[in-house]
Amino acid sequence: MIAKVIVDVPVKGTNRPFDYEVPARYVSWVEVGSRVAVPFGPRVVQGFVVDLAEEPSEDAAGSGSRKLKTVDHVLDVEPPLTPELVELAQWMSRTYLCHLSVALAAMLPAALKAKAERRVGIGPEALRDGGLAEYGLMTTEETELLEHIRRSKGMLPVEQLLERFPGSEALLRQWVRQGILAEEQVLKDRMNVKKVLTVFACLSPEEMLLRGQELPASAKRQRQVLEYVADHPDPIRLTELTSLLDVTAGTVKGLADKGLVRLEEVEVGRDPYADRSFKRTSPLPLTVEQSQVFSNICRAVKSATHTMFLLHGVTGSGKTEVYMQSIQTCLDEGKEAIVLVPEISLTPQMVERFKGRFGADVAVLHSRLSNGERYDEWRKISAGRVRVVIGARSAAFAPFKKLGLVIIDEEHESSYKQEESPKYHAREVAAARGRASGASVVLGSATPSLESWQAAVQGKYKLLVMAERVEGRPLPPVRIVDMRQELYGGNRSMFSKPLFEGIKSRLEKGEQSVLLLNRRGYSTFVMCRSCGYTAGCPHCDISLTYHQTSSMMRCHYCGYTERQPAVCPECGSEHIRYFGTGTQRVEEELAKLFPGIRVIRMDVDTTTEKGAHEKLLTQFRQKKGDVLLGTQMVAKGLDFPDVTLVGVITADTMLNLPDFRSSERTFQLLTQVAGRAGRHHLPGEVFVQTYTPEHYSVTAAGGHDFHRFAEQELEHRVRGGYPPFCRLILITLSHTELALLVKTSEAMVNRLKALAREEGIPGFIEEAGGAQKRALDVLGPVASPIPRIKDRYRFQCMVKYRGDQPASDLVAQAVEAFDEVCRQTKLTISVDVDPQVLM
Ligand SMILES: Nc1ncnc2c1ncn2[C@@H]1O[C@H](COP(=O)(O)OP(=O)(O)OP(=O)(O)O)[C@@H](O)[C@H]1O
Ligand SMILES: [Zn+2]
Ligand SMILES: [Zn+2]
Repeated sequence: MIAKVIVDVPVKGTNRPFDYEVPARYVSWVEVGSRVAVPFGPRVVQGFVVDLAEEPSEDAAGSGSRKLKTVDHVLDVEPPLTPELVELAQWMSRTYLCHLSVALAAMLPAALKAKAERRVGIGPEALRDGGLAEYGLMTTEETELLEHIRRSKGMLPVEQLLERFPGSEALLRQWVRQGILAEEQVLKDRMNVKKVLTVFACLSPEEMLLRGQELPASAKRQRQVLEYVADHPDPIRLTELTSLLDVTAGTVKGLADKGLVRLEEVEVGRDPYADRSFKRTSPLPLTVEQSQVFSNICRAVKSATHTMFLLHGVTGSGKTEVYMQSIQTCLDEGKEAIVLVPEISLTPQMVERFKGRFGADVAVLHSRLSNGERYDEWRKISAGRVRVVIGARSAAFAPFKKLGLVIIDEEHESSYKQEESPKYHAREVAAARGRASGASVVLGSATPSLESWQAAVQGKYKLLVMAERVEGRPLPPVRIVDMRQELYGGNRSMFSKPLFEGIKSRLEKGEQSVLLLNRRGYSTFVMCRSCGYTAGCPHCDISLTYHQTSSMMRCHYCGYTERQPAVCPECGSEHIRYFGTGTQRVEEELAKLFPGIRVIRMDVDTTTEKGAHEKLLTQFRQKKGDVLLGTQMVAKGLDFPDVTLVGVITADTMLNLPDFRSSERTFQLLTQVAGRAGRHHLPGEVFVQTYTPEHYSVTAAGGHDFHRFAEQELEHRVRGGYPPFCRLILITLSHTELALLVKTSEAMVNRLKALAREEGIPGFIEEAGGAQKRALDVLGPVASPIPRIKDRYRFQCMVKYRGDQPASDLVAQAVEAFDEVCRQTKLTISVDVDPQVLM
């Protein structure tokens, strides 16, 4: 049998399967989706089986005159990937122009990345009579090392030997060459399943007691153990048993040697939620709107017809309840379900709601898990021990075999797009899985992305609507406060009069407030007040970020670090300093305005530690804070009954970013954060402070009016020729030499245009005509918004294309044409299909 293997070595020339002979002993074991160790050049590497065949293909590597190489060993008992996922990886590789091995590896937890381990043992020369003598006398150290290897009888990991005999690397190498040592390479996973020694009873309790009495009087301890095990026949961990009875492990091993008990390594899961119990909840009776949505989803799930639903439900309309009941239907059909939520809203509250409904049937995958925990959660899915998974983006790859439903909550979130290769969008991945498996996909949001909205308008997605909050609770009234007026009125504080009064009255009533500072860490740089100089990275065109704990300035892109200057390097002024993050300054001002106020601040500074995010939210829920103050993090998915005020300090900071999605992001953020107020019995109120109160993203958010926003924004997008009316592929080139970079970037654009013309892309017009009329347009090259990172200049070009005909193939061809240039000059080209960030 021949296995077609994608080797996990993502370099040029390996983006295709290689043929390997499967040895007879593995024939029944190797399947599509198996992970195998295969020889590749001088090394043994990890690979994925993507196909099986009887005969090697004609052009296969190693076929013809050369002998086929053989699969070295199989890495897992069960294949970690399913044939469906292998297919999906192929689709990803084509769609997002990434290496197939990168797509395959992205589907597995990091723990399943095997790495080669070198081992040595005694070789033929050392065994030959007088063999060693020929190599002359050895020093004591050398003799000791060789003795150590000889005594261990098997193969020893080189790494382990070097720990014990530091500096012997060269010697080991020499001995391997001389045949004194034999060498082998094996692939080992970085992470192993956690196993503990467990004691099992081998005989019936009666027999055990009998045998206990036969033991000599001196074996008092052993008898004690036997009696205990006879009384408690369930398997028990060795450590637990020894500490319980205060005996040594040796005592128990003695019994095992006599065949009375059995010691075995048993796999234990690292369950991050093991010490938590979740209150079980039952389905709520649905509202009229909820049940309409629910029955639509059920119909698709029951008939296993793949449907893409867009659920537009206002904040607090009870989308989560609909998700859960739909999932229940899916489980009742014997199928499995995936729930995707943005990383940031994968809060304990969200987990609790699903664990509370589905109990041990739920696995949770998020980035705050350790590699080991993540691996164990993943194994629960892979082994079919759970039927629901809730997780961030990568949970879209959960290795379910009977997928029935995928839910994507807050589908508009840009974090569903992965920024590094493979640069996939979870929404598209879910759709592709749905097409392959018949599963339906529900995209839920109070503020759908315009891409999804347009798809619903065109009938590609089925639109479901929930326009009311449950139990007729009103959406909170939003008051837009013009900060220019405040300034004219003499108020220089960052709090307007109405917001100040609002917070004050909440403090008096013992209710809670959420305050949002709409900023993405732009204010953490060091600036000179006299001349405006800001400290920038010498290797990247970006400001350095100030870190308060160490008073160092650091570059986020390359890690360059320097101390904060005492005087301005430009003008010599001493007024150069760090002016505090936005949130810190808001916190200080709050303390000044409301003495004794308890502020819980949630931003990058306060949430770096593991579990910090969770801790702060719990504190807030337990009412240990009057105000929850933070960045974007406070806007998503929180549901606190006593929050009756939401304040946005400055609504428009994002509007000025050079990104065609900036209005959309502003509208989404304002609407989402406004939705945190008055979700339960107490009515809520929202204040949005802004310098551009007339902007439609602000006014539409003020009226909770998605439709008005969408209408206006779509008009802008049509005129500008932006998604959803076209699709984009961003190609970024980078090199240390500007001249070469510019030249190559221009050549790239020309190449793309030529290819489009050659392929006769319908209606491709090079120069004339409006953008909308063109089926494919190549823009650029221009310098990237961040023009230099790590001393490499960056240029970008953009392919805009219309219609359903994907342009990926064309871009792939163009990029391939530059393979040789890239190899020779170390120029890099990266491609981002459907980019979310245009940096
Ligand atoms: N049918 C129902 N009857 C009573 N209460 C309900 C019902 N459905 C949902 N709820 C409650 O309404 C509140 C809001 O629901 P939920 O959090 O699911 O809204 P959502 O649409 O997901 O909101 P958001 O988009 O703001 O996160 C929750 O406290 C939930 O328990
Ligand atoms: Zn200065
Ligand atoms: Zn830098």
